[in-house]
Amino acid sequence: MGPAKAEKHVHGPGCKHDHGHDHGHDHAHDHGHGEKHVHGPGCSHGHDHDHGHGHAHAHEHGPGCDHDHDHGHHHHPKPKRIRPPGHRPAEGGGVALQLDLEGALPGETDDVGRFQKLEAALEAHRGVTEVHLRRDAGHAEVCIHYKPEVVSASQLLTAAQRTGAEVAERYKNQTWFVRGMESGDAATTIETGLGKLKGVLSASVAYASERLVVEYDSEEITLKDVEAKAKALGYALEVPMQGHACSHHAHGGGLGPKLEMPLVVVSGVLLVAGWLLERFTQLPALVPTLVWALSMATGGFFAIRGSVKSLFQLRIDIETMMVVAALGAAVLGAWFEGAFLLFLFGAGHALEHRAMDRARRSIESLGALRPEVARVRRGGDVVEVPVGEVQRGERIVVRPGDRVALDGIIREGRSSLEQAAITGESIPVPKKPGDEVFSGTINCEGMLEVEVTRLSSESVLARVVDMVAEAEAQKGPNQRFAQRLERTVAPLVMIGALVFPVVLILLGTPVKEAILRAVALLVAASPCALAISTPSAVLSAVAAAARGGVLVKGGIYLELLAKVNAIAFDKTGTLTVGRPKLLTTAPAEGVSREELLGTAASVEALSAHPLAKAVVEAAAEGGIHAPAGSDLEAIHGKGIRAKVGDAQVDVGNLALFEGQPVPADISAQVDRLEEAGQTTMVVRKAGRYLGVLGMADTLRPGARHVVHTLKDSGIERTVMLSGDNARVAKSIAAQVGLDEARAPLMPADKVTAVREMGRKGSVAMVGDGVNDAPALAAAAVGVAMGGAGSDAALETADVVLMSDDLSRLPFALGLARQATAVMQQNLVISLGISGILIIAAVFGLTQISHAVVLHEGSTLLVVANGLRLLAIRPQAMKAAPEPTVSVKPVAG
Ligand SMILES: Nc1ncnc2c1ncn2[C@@H]1O[C@H](COP(=O)(O)OP(=O)(O)OP(=O)(O)O)[C@@H](O)[C@H]1O
Ligand SMILES: [Zn+2]
Repeated sequence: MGPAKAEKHVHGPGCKHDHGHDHGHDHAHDHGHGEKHVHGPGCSHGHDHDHGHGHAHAHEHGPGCDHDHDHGHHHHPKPKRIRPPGHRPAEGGGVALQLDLEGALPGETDDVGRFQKLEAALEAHRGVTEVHLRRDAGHAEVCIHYKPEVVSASQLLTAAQRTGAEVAERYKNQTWFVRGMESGDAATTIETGLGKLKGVLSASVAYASERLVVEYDSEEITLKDVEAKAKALGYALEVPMQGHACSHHAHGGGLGPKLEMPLVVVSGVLLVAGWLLERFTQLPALVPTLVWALSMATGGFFAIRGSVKSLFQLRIDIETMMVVAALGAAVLGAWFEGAFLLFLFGAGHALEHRAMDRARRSIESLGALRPEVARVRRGGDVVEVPVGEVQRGERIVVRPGDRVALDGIIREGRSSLEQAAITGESIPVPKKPGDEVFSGTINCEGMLEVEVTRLSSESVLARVVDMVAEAEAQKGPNQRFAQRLERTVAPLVMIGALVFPVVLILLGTPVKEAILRAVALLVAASPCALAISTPSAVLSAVAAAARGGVLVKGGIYLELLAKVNAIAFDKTGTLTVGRPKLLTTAPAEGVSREELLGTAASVEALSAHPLAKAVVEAAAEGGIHAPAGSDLEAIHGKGIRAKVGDAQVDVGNLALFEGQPVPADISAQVDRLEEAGQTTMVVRKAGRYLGVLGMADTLRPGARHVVHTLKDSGIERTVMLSGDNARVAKSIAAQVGLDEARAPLMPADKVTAVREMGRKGSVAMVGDGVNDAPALAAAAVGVAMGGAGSDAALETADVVLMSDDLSRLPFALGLARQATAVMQQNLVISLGISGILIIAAVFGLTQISHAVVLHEGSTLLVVANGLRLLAIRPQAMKAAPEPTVSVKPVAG
């Protein structure tokens, strides 16, 4: 399967994009893809649908689903590609993404099967509403309709690649640090502004971690264009160093954060000075007024700068509202009030930025655990080299007590390593030659020589830090709600503040009082607290999770995980250790043990399945010669087939031999072993049944306790989905205390099972990310274990338990629930206080100064409430002693 290979098929610079015309006015949806549809009843596409049905949402954004290909067909050879929607969909609407495919091998006729596989995988993906497929001469296309709030284009591309589809390299995503965001509504401004650019698939801002993630079509738009647009909006973008959560000059560059506090202090001093001058001296009123004006200028420095910026773009944001309010007060002679407002606004924001910095630093500190230099063996010497310059394949030396500088494999030496940086576990893990070590972990005992396998920027730790820093950009329902509300609130408040005093004056209120009330209203209703209410919670929660060894890839997964009431578990590698051992060799009449095991091992040596390893190991241990096999064919969920010499060998469960007469003694043996809880493999060579092998895996220590804890915490349904035989599955499910076991399931059945469970509740699927990626993608939340050791787990899942420790699952769940609760509390606090203040302001029951204090107070309160989550740690799980062997051996 070739995501890697795929890149070679990408069209080069010479390849002109023939869909460049404005898709927007051209959705001639009449190519009648109805007749070419391969998908099932869910498809509502007629032949000349005018977008009135299933497609309707796609055409809210119209061009996204441009099914008119006539203009493109003369253009060959055609590259594989996914065509992006021509412009942004409306919020909550769907988006369509189009994947143009040409046969992997020109002239290959098996396309239909390949497409069906692709289509099945995509349709099973959460967030995908519809997939349709059509083929023309030499060119086929898949149109994917999806909900951008549930799944991102990149995730769909990854899912497509997993089926062997070749996805063009032109679709990329890029992350930047955003500089110049003074308040949370900047996120909305940037997202809307960039989202309008042609070629931008999605633009998402993580306000708290100051990041912007853009998915874009590199043929339609360049990074420079995006940067230029952001600049036009008033924000500077900066490409981050990998593995760093903070901007390299976040704490020094420009007029930013460094100046914030000093200016606020100056403003406060001037504010008090003005008051003292007015109160206790006989100086003309002009003097304190001037002092207060200066106080306004200093305290409101950033606000004024921001509002001038937005004024030029005819935008209204929080800063504008505050500055207008302050000026309004000043104009009426209430200089003290005006200065007090801007001083508190400045102070509130400076404090907010400081507090959020704490959360950012706690992510940054993970990355900071990576040493800056490595001791590299070069020639006969060991030299210190900056980690960025060390290449793959070089050998580094790690002394006891040192942190490992780069990811690699131990070539010499034994030791134990404390891997808390990655897995959150402080107990050292023993390691020997051949084992993997990670940058950032501590070598506790012996001297190690490590072969570097990843560049510093690609290390697991660097990737985790990046993913955590970007997590906030994948927004969940609460995050979206806050943002949407805030986007509508600001303009409404402005209008209200204009209309309100006019009404008051018409009703006979004195002009001055009317305006002061309007100012109070402006302050009361500006959505500062709302804007920071969810970012503070999400950033803190993902940071706390990361420190506990759980990578949460998006704020949305916190919210989804909090809602989960059913969990599906994969068996092998999840509930069991994933290292089955051969327990029984049952040769048929007249067959030797050597022949049975040797034949099986010849074939299994070609397979990477855990069961295969057990067979190969057992043969090697028994000193059994296994001639090399060839021409491996894996039959998913059933077994494998290969050639040994000239003979065809089949190894697998009974399903592999379905429809063929299996000798009675073989099936009796299978029965007997399964009865004893073993996984069986029938071996047949050149049509002759050689016998049966029985093997068993070990339960994961603590699995039972974890399942119990999950149930206690309110998970209503726990189900095992297994490819193994029903008896083994049931036995293991019973041992760990699951409600149900479903087996034997083919990989596609696991997806169906997850979807079915999803109709009754909200499902998390827990697996290893290797064989069960489609099931993980189908669940509301896909959780993979063992992220540190497996790229598949790290890349495919939504939530990754970095260690192989199931007990992190209840931790993740608990954290997600708390984070969601905090988000909701914050929404209530921010909306509640705003609401009360608005009413008070309308009825003239509050002074400006009180409104300002409460307003800034509520902002700081939601920030503090969010930061509480930073302190959550995984509970030390008492690993209760449990039976670890799940089967009784059976005499061969
Ligand atoms: N390499 C193989 N050799 C022999 N049998 C195999 C092989 N691969 C799969 N099988 C058979 O197919 C069954 C299902 O395999 P599959 O990979 O779908 O599930 P699994 O990963 O073993 O178990 P689970 O789904 O519970 O994690 C196995 O139990 C085995 O009987
Ligand atoms: Zn369509």
